[in-house]
Amino acid sequence: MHPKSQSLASDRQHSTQNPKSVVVLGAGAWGTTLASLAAANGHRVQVRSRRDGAISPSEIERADVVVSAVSMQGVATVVREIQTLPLLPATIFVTATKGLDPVTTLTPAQIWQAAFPDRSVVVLCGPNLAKEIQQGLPAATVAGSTDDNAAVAVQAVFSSPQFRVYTNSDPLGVELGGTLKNVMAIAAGVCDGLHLGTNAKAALVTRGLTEIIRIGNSWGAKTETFYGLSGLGDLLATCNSPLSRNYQVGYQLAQGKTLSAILAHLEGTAEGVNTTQVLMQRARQQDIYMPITAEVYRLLQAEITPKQALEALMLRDLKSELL
Ligand SMILES: NC(=O)c1ccc[n+]([C@@H]2O[C@H](COP(=O)([O-])OP(=O)(O)OC[C@H]3O[C@@H](n4cnc5c(N)ncnc54)[C@H](O)[C@@H]3O)[C@@H](O)[C@H]2O)c1
Ligand SMILES: O=P(O)(O)OC[C@H](O)CO
Repeated sequence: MHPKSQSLASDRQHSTQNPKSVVVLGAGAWGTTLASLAAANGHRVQVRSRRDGAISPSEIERADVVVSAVSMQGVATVVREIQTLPLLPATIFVTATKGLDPVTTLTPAQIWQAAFPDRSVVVLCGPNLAKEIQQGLPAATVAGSTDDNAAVAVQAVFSSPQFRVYTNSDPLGVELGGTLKNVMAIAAGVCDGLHLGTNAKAALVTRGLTEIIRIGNSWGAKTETFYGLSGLGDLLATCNSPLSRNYQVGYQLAQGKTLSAILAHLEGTAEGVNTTQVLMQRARQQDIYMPITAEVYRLLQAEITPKQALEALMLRDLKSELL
């Protein structure tokens, strides 16, 4: 076995004999779930909620891993707060947020890395409906980083017989897969809300993946990453489950509810609403053809009805599947 892979492999086997100090930022559905997974592996875990007020130096200065599981709206604020606090030289940042900054269009990992250029940042993304994981059902996810050792360390913190963590050296592709699928999940909810059937859903998810890869490549992500757990895997989970908040938004839009009414009663965050706006902004800037995203955008803006969105997609000029 190659010495590097041997050292990495040995890390994979000693997570529970080597308890880490883990601080989780964000006490929502996903932050509390990740905290439970790490604690079940024997790590020392602290969860910080916005309601707890400012983080004190003593709470974070000994942290081996800092996990950010706040919604996109909170990322910039949390990053600025952590920048004022003392950290161990080897502290690893994990970002589990699936969103895009509405002003800069940066991803959460890009925001964390820009704020901490000399530190390792690991993206955690995959088909991870929190409620199923909270029930103890099996799941898998991806720890993406350009720092293999950091990815393996994060893999060891969260891996268990219930939760299988893979590493990937394309963090941008891992993060974009988990983020852009939320737009397609809204469309999938519309599809089911209109009772269009399995064929239509299959076509939508397939063409949605093509759209995600098209703009993901323009961002600099690898095509093959989008066929993995954080891409196709998360797309399938989110587009086929009423547990998905983004799917629920689409489903209820198809039922004729207004977006404001849906969001007022939604449990948790549907990141796809903001992501759609930011993605359209980027697609226009880069002149990238994103037909499904464009129709979801018009639907969210209440410019068209769900039926009109469907017609717009089905009545476009005929073309090759590969374009
Ligand atoms: N719920 C899931 O199944 C799931 C799974 C994987 C990833 N995610 C992603 O994780 C992120 C969080 O999702 P969630 O389901 O936990 O949402 P949530 O709405 O349940 O929780 C969001 C949390 O972020 C916190 N927050 C927001 N702004 C903040 C700020 N400025 N400072 C501190 N905390 C702030 C909120 O207080 C809340 O605790 C999202 O990007 C989501 O896409 C969710
Ligand atoms: O509830 P959603 O739509 O944010 O999806 C939750 C997770 O991202 C699924 O992987």
